[in-house]
Amino acid sequence: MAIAKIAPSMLSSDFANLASEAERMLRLGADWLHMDIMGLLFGDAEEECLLTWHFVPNLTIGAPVIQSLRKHTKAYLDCHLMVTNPLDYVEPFGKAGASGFTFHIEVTRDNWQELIKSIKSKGMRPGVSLRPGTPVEDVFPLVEAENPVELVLVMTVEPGFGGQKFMPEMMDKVRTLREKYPSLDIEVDGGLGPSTIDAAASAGANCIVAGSSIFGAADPGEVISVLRKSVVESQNKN
Ligand SMILES: O=C(CO)[C@H](O)[C@H](O)COP(=O)(O)O
Repeated sequence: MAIAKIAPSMLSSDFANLASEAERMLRLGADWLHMDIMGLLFGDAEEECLLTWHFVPNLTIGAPVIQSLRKHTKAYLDCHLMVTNPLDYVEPFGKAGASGFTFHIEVTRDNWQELIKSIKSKGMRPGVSLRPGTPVEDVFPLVEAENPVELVLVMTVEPGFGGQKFMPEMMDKVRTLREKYPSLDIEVDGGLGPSTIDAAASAGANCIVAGSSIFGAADPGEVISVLRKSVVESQNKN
């Protein structure tokens, strides 16, 4: 069975106090720390993303920040790279101390095999993510490969910003993945919190990324525990 992992999205933390925010989340029960690595610009259309050499309309953090944070924590740093050229970042993120390296299928159609190999060679766990408009079938070959990804991240908002509305229609992708791959780590990201977790957990997600619902709560530890309880209870039912 895939183990429940609750991963606060550090995108919603106070970046000026990243180390203490990380320590606070771990103390409150977080399993992983989710790090959103965003390149520049945008484009709904994949062609536009490639032409402009950017992936989402925001800029966040890079390998130097991961390296700094690594000096303060031994935690699993679950890095989600929203960039158009992930291969360029494998070496720097490996050196910086990233634990997981999740790239996007939309920009790696031609080189995912090389990418997975390279991620593993740097001691990181490879994952693949898909935007809401990308069919789930696109990631099957990466899970079934001889050298496979170990996590699939189903985006439940259009990547780029925290605080957006959860897209319940993405749960069909999660259900399909869970039926096909019983022990795969299936992660969901975007709009997760106490009011949406049951949908994700019952569909079969076991890794839960949540930013604003945790950092914006009066009692973030209680939110972490509600998220975990929902995943564990759903798993026990099945
Ligand atoms: O990847 C992301 C945005 O691209 C964030 O991790 C995600 O949106 C989490 O934030 P929130 O829980 O506030 O929706």
